Amino acid sequence: MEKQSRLLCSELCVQRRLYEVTLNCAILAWKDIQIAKKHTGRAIYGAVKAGSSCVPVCEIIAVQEKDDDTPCKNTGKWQKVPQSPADPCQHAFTVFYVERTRQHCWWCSNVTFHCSDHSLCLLWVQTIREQLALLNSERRVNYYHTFANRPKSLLVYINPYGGKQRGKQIYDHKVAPIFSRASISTDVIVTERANHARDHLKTEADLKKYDGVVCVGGDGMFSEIMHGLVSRTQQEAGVDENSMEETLMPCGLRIGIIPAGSTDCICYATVGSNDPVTSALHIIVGDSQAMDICSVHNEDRFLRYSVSLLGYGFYGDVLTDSERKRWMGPARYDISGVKTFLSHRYYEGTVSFLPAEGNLGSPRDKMQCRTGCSVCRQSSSDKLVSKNEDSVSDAECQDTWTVIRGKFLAINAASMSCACPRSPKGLSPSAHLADGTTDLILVRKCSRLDFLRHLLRHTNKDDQFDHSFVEVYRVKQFRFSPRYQECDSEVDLRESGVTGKRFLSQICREHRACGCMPSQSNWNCDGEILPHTAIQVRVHCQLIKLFARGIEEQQVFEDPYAHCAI
Ligand SMILES: CCCCCCCCCCCCC/C=C/[C@@H](O)[C@H](CO)NC(=O)CCCCCCCCCCCCCCC
Ligand SMILES: Nc1ncnc2c1ncn2[C@@H]1O[C@H](COP(=O)(O)OP(=O)(O)OP(=O)(O)O)[C@@H](O)[C@H]1O
Ligand SMILES: [Ca+2]
Repeated sequence: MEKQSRLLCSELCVQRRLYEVTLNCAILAWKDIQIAKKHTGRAIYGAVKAGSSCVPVCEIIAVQEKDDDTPCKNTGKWQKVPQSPADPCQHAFTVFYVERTRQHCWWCSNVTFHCSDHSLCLLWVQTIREQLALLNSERRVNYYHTFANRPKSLLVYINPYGGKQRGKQIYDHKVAPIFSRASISTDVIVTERANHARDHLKTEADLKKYDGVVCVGGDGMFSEIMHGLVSRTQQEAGVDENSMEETLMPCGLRIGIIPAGSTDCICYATVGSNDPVTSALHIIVGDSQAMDICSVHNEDRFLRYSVSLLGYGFYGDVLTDSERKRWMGPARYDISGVKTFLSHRYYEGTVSFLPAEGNLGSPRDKMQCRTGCSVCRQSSSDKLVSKNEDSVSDAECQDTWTVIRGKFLAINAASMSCACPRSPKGLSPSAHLADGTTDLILVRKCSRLDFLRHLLRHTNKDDQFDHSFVEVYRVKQFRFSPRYQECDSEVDLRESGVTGKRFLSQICREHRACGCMPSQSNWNCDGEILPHTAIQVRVHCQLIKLFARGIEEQQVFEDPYAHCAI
């Protein structure tokens, strides 16, 4: 006789093959899993037995009672548990929960429980709802990361033109249904022009009504929303964004990204995939992932914030050339990439930077920033400490600045790995999301063949820094000034939005002396072009938070929830 065990109402049994499980007066065969209620707290999890899985309450999306008259349709899946004499299907409830699939993707799975006793069925539904409500009432930290509250109301901005121009469809068909199932209320704004979202966030939006902001679009759209939120927060905190020395105020609201762009590298590096449903589920379960932000100034004038890539030279020229090809969608980058590669331009200038001290790891330590990253956690505790001590402002200890002059094919500052479909490991595979530093990659002038080798290594396992012409440093601040200072004609040309061919021919006309080799590239700041080339950059540690948890380790646990020490 199989060992039987009485199930308390707060225990739940779930079968992996999702066939209907019949609750026969709440007694289930022991060999199915038990999700034992641990005396340590709210999460309900248990040991995994072969052929079944368990679901922690923090990954249950919703529970819905099935109205009684729905026939217990034979779902074509075989019934494993023998039918009890009374019709076992009179009452039923369905549990919707997160199911992990390939490469960090999640999808919303569900299982229906049938029960002959109506009151028991109601008790289950009520108990599960109580457990879900408890998730928001207490601050819970598990082994990996601090859970935060589940959002109940969200402000959603949709960019209808980003990526393949499918933002609206993606949201309506894939995301909205899950949000409503999780009873999240949303205010949706479809943007009518560039910077519509940023301006609305900066001025009109009543942020007290919402638990978070959702960006449906690509990196550029995220950048808009991040600018709106950060500027609004500084404005309300009375912090002047133009002064580089001031410490910025962290933003309270979390940002969720529903990927609908061309590169989507921010979503890719914080969730591990660019799948809209996966991102929606991370928003619903209330994940929270801190992120560094770089502020970019030009002579005490604030220019922009950056979270992923600040690229001069190659990536700047790729972006400049691709701007005129927006109609091509994501492919524009590859076309411009080949064209820029073939023109093989280098730029002269001076880079100076303040190296990151302490045990913040190094860009070549092969360590990858994952969920619960120890380096990022260390930085957040250091941040608290330095806030208390009167930290010597970095600019004062001038002596530790390093200065490098030279001819560069590319100068890239990666504040995160910049992993994306084009480059699965990213520009700097060991960069951290929330360590308060950015990885400064200097690619000096070299042959086309060498540069091609360097680029190719972004797409395979080889170390793209292992070249004589490549140097990489982990820094907290850096500056760049081009050798040939831009004269005001260049500046006002740039500011009047003249870029590309016309810009260069204009310059060449005025500077007979120079060859037709342009002396200036543009800075690519998260996919937007900066109006100046001489810039000062400073990293602000963990200034914003995303509805994400970083990239989860892929290991297969014997017991997936043994580590959640609540
Ligand atoms: C031969 C294959 C070489 C493959 C090289 C792969 C390196 C790709 C590295 C991608 C780095 C993406 C950084 C993301 C920055 C985002 O914040 C930003 C906004 O979305 N995206 C871009 O600026 C958009 C930047 C997109 C840059 C695309 C560069 C494409 C390079 C193609 C070069 C081909 C050369 C081969 C010639 C025979
Ligand atoms: N309604 C709109 N009309 C025109 N442009 C818009 C609108 N809404 C947003 N934008 C702008 O479109 C730009 C690109 O949007 P988005 O980043 O979503 O797509 P993408 O550039 O193709 O993706 P990625 O940035 O990942 O490469 C953003 O900089 C954003 O400011
Ligand atoms: Ca970083």
